[in-house]
Amino acid sequence: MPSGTSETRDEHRDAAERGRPRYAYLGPAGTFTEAALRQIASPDGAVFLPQVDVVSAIEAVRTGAADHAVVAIESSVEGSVTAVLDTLATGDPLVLQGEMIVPVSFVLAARPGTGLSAVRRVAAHPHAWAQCRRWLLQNLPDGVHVPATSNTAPAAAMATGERELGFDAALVPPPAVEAYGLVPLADDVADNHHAVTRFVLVGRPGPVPPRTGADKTTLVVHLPSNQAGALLEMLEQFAARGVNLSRIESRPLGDSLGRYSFSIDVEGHVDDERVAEALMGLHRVCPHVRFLGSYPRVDTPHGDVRPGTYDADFLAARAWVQALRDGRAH
Ligand SMILES: O=C(O)C(=O)C[C@]1(C(=O)O)C=C[C@@H](O)C=C1
Repeated sequence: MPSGTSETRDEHRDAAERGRPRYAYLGPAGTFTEAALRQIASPDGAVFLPQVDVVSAIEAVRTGAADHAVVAIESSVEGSVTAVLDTLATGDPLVLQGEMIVPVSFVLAARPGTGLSAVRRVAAHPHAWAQCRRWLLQNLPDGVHVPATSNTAPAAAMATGERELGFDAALVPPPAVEAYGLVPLADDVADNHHAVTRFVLVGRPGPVPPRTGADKTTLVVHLPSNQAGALLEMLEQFAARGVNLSRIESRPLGDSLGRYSFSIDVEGHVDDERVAEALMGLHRVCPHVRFLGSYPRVDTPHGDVRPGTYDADFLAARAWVQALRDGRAH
């Protein structure tokens, strides 16, 4: 086959990509998600696969179209990305393999020739809009939100020659202004200037990476229905073993009112005895526990390990019970 045909180019591309990890993420190029991805991979050594939404990014790992996904899971202003929590909680099992934090502030940008006074319709990802609500009220009181699928989708649309976009300006990540040939109308747009978004690296289940000493474990837990004290009993599994929770939130199960799934981050690794013991407790008292992985955390742990809950304490206690069983201790 003559070189230069699209089929040959595809073969070359496949060959070049073979062996390089493939990452699905929310695109197009220049999103905060891509900034998170660039903390762990570079386009020189990996294949970046931009997706239209976070669910498609996660599903690409399930179908095998990607090896990993990077998705936003939690904003310091807007809270959790519920589509991500729900997609991870059900369907074929996946695990979290890492986390990244990205500072988030926006530029209000438009096509060259647009002035701030001409702006009424502002395209923005719903999380971006929520993160800039006060700024918009003060600076564009008549502004109307045009929802966007990501923070760079409107920038990419403005970069095309399309005449009628359906919006006048967009909230975009700072690097997207130049990358998409836009002009800034207002810089550093944010209600909270310390806002950050936390992203997670998602992959298919495999051996859990060794503990680093500063790890996090993510779980999905269901409670027995209509049982007084079920929530307390679930929480006691952690408290009794000195396991600190860094996040807990409930998500409706969807099939009827009053049924919830709990999404939980705990400090520690499944190789830590106290975390393993808490997991065993959950397995005994909860009808459903999904392990979403143990992985290095990016911030420092909040809680100190409580005396009596170190690995050595659990191992000594277990050895003592064994000795009782063997008749070697009383
Ligand atoms: O559109 C992007 O740039 C994203 O990475 C998505 C996302 C999110 O889903 O929360 C990430 C960071 C900001 O908080 C706003 C939007």
